[in-house]
Amino acid sequence: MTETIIMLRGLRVGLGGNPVLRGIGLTAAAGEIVAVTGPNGVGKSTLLRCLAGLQSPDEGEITVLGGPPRDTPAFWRDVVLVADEPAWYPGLTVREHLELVRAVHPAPRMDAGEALETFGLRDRADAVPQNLSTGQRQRLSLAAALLRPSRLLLLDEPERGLDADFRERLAALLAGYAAEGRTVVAATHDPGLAEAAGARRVELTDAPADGPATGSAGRGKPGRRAARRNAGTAGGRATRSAR
Ligand SMILES: Nc1ncnc2c1ncn2[C@@H]1O[C@H](COP(=O)(O)OP(=O)(O)OP(=O)(O)O)[C@@H](O)[C@H]1O
Repeated sequence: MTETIIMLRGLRVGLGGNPVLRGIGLTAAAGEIVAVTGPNGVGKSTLLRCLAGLQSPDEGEITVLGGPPRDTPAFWRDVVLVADEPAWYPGLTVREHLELVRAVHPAPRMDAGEALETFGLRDRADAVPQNLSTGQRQRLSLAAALLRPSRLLLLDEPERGLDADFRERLAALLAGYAAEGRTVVAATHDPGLAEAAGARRVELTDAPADGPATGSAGRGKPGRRAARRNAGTAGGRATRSAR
C-alpha cells in the first residue's frame, strides 16, 4: 500500500485578523507530486508554511510523515522547504555552497560537480551567489535542495526567475525525485510545469461572494502521469472539505 506522507483536515488559518485558509483537506502519497495553484494572495505560501510547521493553524489537523510538522532537526532531515531566497554564506562560491550542503548530509543524492552540470551552473561555479543572475540563484537554491537527501520537498514558486528550457528540466528533475518514492508539494503559477512534472493539481479558490475571504481547495486536474499513478490507489486524493 502506498504510504501517506501528508494528511490535512479542516485546516483554518487566519493572518492579521483575516481568514486566509478555511476548510482545506489534502492528502499526498509517497511518490506523488502535488501542484497547488490559485491566484495571488489565496494562501498557497501559507499552506506550505503550515506543512513545514512554520505556521500554526487556528483549527485543523496536519500530519506530515506520520506526525505533526515540527521545527526539529529530525523533521528537517526529511523535509526541504525552498521558499524565499536563502541567505548565502559570504565569500563562499557556488561550488563551495554545494560542497557544504553535501558535506553535512550522510547520503547526498548527487555530488557537487553533477549538481553544477544538472543545474546549468558549471560556468558560474567559482562565482559567489551574489554575482549570479536571479534565475541562476534560483537554480542554486534548487540544486542545494535536490542534492541533499529528503522525503518531502516543499517548493514555493520554484519557477521563479527560470527560463522556459530550465522549467522543462526542473519538471523532469521533480518527476525523477518522485519516482524514487519521494513527495513534492509545489505552489506554482506555471500550469505547464505542473503538467510536465506529472503533478496532480489542487486549486485554491477565492471566497464565495457572500462569505469572508477563504482559501478552499478544489479538486485539482491530475497530470497525465499522476492520473495513471493514482489510478486504483486510495492515497493522494485532494478534497474540498468545506467552502
Ligand atoms: N504575516 C501576515 N500578516 C497578515 N496577512 C498576511 C501575512 N502574510 C500573508 N498575509 C496575507 O495572507 C494572504 C495569503 O498570503 P500567501 O502568501 O499565502 O498567498 P499566495 O497564494 O502564496 O500568494 P502569491 O501567489 O502572491 O505568492 C494574502 O492576502 C496575504 O496578504
